[in-house]
Amino acid sequence: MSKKTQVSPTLQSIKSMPVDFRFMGSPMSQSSEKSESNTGMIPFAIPENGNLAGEVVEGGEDVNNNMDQDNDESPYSRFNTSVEARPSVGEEDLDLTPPLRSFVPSRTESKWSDTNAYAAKKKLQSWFQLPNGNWELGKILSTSGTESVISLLEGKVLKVNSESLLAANPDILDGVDDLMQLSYLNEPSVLYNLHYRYNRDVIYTKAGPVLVAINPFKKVPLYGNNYIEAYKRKSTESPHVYAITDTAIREMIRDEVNQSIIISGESGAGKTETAKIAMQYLAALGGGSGIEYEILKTNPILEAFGNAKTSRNDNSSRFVGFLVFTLAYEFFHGFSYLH
Ligand SMILES: Nc1ncnc2c1ncn2[C@@H]1O[C@H](COP(=O)(O)OP(=O)(O)OP(=O)(O)O)[C@@H](O)[C@H]1O
Repeated sequence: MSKKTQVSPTLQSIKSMPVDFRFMGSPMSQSSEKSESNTGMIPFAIPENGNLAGEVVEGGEDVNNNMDQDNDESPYSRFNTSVEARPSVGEEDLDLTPPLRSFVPSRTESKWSDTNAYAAKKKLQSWFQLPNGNWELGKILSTSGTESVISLLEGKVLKVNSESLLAANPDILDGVDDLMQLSYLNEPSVLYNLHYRYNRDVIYTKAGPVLVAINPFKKVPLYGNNYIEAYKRKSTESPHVYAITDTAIREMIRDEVNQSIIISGESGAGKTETAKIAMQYLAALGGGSGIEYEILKTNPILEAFGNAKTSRNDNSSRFVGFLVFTLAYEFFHGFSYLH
């Protein structure tokens, strides 16, 4: 638990973000759309203040109302019960009202409940979703029947439906490179892991073959010749756009099959920047003799004519980029930019 205190264990649920959720203080703060996730690379937008959740939501006036509305759609919201601040955890102090709502688990939920029963038995840490949609880490103090008593970090003790708890991963898995390494792959665990890494300027995380990128909205020391060299020599395995690009190029050469990198995300998430980072790596792979960098330098011209300031992104691409790179064996012959 000590390690977990380095990062706030309160996480904002993606599912329960209100329709008009906005990241406070970010260039995207005027409006919002829900993130789309696809295969390939998925950039996430993060507020400048670094909050994946929690206080971001609390800043909004109608956030709680919206949360409540959205929570109705959340698969977890129906499990929530009352929250009370309690100084002691004795059984006699526990208020057993209001009654918990009954819940008939679906097939998928039954699978989770098996995990929850195990977590309860072992008194492991569990995630609990508060009525406002935030996730909080708690320790299961006792379980009887379908009810569990959990203690949250700030001393709150809650009596909740055991089915509402999602198992948390052991501290040793904090910040793993690949989300697939998590023992419990649930929404709060994924958010926690991404947040943990993001707090350390590690904005890339793998989710199996997919790379998740969190927009840092600041310079992060992850790019440049030293990094490019390290990925070329394969002396690092940290998830990175360079690694994805390197794999694409090598598999294209090995299998003689065209490769595509799909970069998906909401406006302002960092798709254009990610594409440029990939192009930078491709140019370096080509030997960096000159023409590749000349082509890269055309980007500002394209952006000058094709980009515009929007409520979500000061430099929003107003055209669809479709980059075709033509390579012959290990030599980079050039690329065309269709839009
Ligand atoms: N890897 C990064 N490092 C630092 N800043 C970044 C990074 N990625 C994105 N940003 C910041 O986020 C801003 C928005 O990114 P970008 O224009 O790439 O978003 P987008 O997803 O292409 O948006 P749109 O769909 O509106 O064109 C950039 O102008 C930059 O300030």
